[in-house]
Amino acid sequence: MAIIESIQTAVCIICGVALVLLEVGYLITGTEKGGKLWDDFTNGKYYKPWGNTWGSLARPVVINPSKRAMTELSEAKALSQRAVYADIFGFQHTMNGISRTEQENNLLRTRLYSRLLQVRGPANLKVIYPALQKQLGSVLLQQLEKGKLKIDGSISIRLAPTIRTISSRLMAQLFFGENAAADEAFAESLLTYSADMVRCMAVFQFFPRFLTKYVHILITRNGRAMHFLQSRFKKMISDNDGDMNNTILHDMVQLTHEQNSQYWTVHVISQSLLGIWFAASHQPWMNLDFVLLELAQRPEWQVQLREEIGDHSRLDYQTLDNLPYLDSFIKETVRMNPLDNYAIRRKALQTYHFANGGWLIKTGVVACVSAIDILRNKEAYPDPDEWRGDRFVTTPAAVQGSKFSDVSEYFPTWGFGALACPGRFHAALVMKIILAHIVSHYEVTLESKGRTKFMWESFTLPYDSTRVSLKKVN
Ligand code: HEM
Repeated sequence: MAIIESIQTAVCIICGVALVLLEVGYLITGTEKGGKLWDDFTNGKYYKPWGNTWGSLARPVVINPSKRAMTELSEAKALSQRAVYADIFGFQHTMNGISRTEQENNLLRTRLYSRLLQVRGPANLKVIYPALQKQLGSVLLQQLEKGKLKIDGSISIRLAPTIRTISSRLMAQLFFGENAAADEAFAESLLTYSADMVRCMAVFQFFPRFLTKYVHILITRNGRAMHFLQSRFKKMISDNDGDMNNTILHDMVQLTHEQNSQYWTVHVISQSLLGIWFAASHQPWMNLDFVLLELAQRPEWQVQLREEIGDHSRLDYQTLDNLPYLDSFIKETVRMNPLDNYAIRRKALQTYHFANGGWLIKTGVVACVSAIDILRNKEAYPDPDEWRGDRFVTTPAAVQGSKFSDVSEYFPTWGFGALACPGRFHAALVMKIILAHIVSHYEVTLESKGRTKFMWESFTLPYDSTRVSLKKVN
């Protein structure tokens, strides 16, 4: 035992020193000049010495994805969704002291999130849409100014950072309103906070729990972005002025007042906002990155989508949301490129036996379904390994006519049952509005040769260094 502890301590010290060196390397070289190790670090690819059997991400139990089992997996009280994410992201550090007792209030939160995002969301999206279009035009131009102008007049950009920034700005507008989203320091902290969370997720895995507090301090510069955001959120919650009408923050304040529960203090509201912000900020841009990569390699689809969109200046919210080929293109790309090989991850808070003598999930073990198996199911998806952009419009199968934002047993991207992602309408809008704008105004070409994404754990993530060029459509 003592030997194992000494080895772990030694490895921790080595990793700690490595992190410090990497941090120094960052300051000296900047992100683009470092060596291979540095490239992997900045692209989010980390060494994971303890494999799948050590730490919080122990190998999960994969259950058979019938509709009934998926509902049970999603909703059984003994199986916790938040415990999974608390482990992966180290919530007690990254959510500024969120505690175990928070779990008792899960139902309160889930109900509120559902009303906030699924019930009120779509109506707000319709109202904010014109301002979002305007903001998108100017943020995209700002980003293109940072690209490299080429001889043929096209502009070369690094896809992931560009899409991450644009998507974050639009999402910030939906959350906090136009003025806040345009505030550089605030916008930068929103980006940094999400990046910090992802780094912590990766690095926490090769440190024992008692050291994660210090690792968090090191990686996040003592939670600088998190603390900055929380104090801004608190001020915005108290001010809650007219500029924020129809935003998530505005509705959150209103709904928590209506619930009239002692639970919703300003601190808890701001902490919840951090959580929703993180949920909202990383997946849309990563999925959109894959969609644009697919688009960049399919000029014929660029023409088809441009034709479907028609006059972009007249594109309203309703029309955008109901373009069948654009929706199908996104959904098919997400089907073929799931960010996570697993879905509906739940951690057993106590030993749980599925109904009808099904799986036994011991306390502390994670159960889930295989997203890959579901998304490549031959019945729902004939020729499942083939990418077909029009699959959801034309292929006769159970999924024909289904939309990207639909929750279904054939599409676990949003989860399933009562806990399925309540923010999917916001995600779909942000992805569609950016895709429609880019394809209407630019021809997109993939410049980088070789890998554009990498696997880490069960996750597939985009490389930061992949470049595409955008050339104005005649
Ligand atoms: C493509 C983008 C997105 C994907 C793929 C996605 C997917 C998911 C998934 C799989 C879950 C967990 C479901 C479960 O475990 O059963 C989830 C939860 C959640 N998502 Fe999303 N999400 C996306 C974007 C968003 C956005 C934009 C928002 C907010 C505007 C959001 C808000 C949330 C919240 C609040 C939860 C937790 C719900 C709860 O705790 O009850 N998500 N999302």
